[in-house]
Amino acid sequence: MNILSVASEVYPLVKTGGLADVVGALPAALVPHGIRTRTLVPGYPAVLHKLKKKKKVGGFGNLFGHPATVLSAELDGLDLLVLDQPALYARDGGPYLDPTGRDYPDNFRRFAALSLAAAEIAGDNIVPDWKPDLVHVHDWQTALTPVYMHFGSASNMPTVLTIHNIAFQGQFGASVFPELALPPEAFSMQFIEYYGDVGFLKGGLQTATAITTVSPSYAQEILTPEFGMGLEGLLASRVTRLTGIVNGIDADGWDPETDPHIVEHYGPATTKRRAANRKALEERFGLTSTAGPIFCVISRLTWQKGMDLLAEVTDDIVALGGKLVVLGSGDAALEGALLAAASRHRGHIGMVTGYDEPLSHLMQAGADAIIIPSRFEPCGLTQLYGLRYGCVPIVARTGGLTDTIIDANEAALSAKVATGFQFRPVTADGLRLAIRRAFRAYSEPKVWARMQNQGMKSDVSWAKSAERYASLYSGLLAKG
Ligand SMILES: Nc1ncnc2c1ncn2[C@@H]1O[C@H](COP(=O)(O)OP(=O)(O)O[C@H]2O[C@H](CO)[C@@H](O)[C@H](O)[C@H]2O)[C@@H](O)[C@H]1O
Repeated sequence: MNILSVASEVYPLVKTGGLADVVGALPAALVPHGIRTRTLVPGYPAVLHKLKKKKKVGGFGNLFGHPATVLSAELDGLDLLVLDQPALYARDGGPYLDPTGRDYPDNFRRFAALSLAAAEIAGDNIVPDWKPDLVHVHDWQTALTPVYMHFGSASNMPTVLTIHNIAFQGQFGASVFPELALPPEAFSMQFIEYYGDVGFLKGGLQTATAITTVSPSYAQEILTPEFGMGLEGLLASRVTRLTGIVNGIDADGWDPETDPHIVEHYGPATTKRRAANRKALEERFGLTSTAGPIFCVISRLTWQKGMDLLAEVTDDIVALGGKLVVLGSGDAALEGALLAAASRHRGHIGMVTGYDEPLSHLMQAGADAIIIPSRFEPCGLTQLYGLRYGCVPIVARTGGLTDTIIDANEAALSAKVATGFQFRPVTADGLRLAIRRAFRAYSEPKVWARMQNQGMKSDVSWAKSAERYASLYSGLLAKG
């Protein structure tokens, strides 16, 4: 089976968040099921720069007013197609934001072009000698693909749309519609019209053959007004098409026995060796070498991620004898609050602002626990990395965090299956209580070691979830 996967980011080429990890890791996990994936991404400068050997395989004379080339390349086992269109993607800044942190004003065009290119590749002979059996798209940036396919020549090919975060919907003013190269009837409730605006994700959810999201709990939650962000009604009408498949992780890239970014390797039977990573972490963040637990946070600094709640409990962590290391960037006010905590508690709280992949590995290997106080979390990956690295997760009970962490309640502790701490309500007090529970468990080395060990033994690989995607794909193809 051949799949065309379409996304606005893919690890290791370009990553702003968990979407890239998933798009980068799933193809390899599908290979044992006889599924070959080609992944189409935009030709941002970083992508073109990192791909040394690339071959022109096709092109468009005029895609939204500009010529575009389709390149093919391979990297770390990924079979890539790159939409090289300098007018839209050759920019300073990130995939979505200019260097000053503002959305590019033509993002609607940039991602409509990606979606239209995908639809054309699916339907026409843009890439010679290759045609997918199914198209799998991710998030709003590629959600117009099934809409273009519906009105184009690949209207019978099945499509899957995965929601990684329903908060980002790609909503634009109606004035962009004439520029989207869609027939007038597409601007209707059945397609992309959304409260008088154009909704990219909305259009995709209406037209994709199947909809997935990245955990079973989030699949339930987005059917409610609290989490559906206005799309709960539409999703309810398509509920038979909706499934939740929890993310896995790239178990080779995240393996404490081989990780090149950590100071000392270890496994479930040798967690004592984590001590060397702890020491390196203390040095890196300028922490004093005291005995209590080290908590870490690796996150976008946003309201979604509950970073304001974290800022409220920093003094408590230090008062209880713990330390905290934070890696992240995002909201300036949250960044300021956490930096202020670090300067209040020099030697006990350390913060690195920005994005640093290698440091994130060392943090998982050296800290004792990772705090994830998200208000909503479709799946979450950092708790899965935490499990694999013996960095015990303390998580809000929401979305994929609910599905992947077993709370250390009395029953789970006595059955020896606990892997972390969950809390609800998602408030500063809720988080405070969970942190106190973690301190108590940490003070009993046997209990803590068992939780670490149990986490490290959990299957967080892609194996099971890839099987679920494979059977979803097969089911769609069998239906014809
Ligand atoms: N400053 C920093 N430096 C280095 N690395 C950093 C970093 N900040 C974050 N990261 C890394 O970025 C990734 C973030 O993953 P999350 O699962 O938290 O996803 P995110 O909210 O971006 O994505 C959405 O998509 C994913 C994938 O489906 C869902 O798991 C999630 O719930 C949903 O919100 C992790 O690999 C993390 O280690």
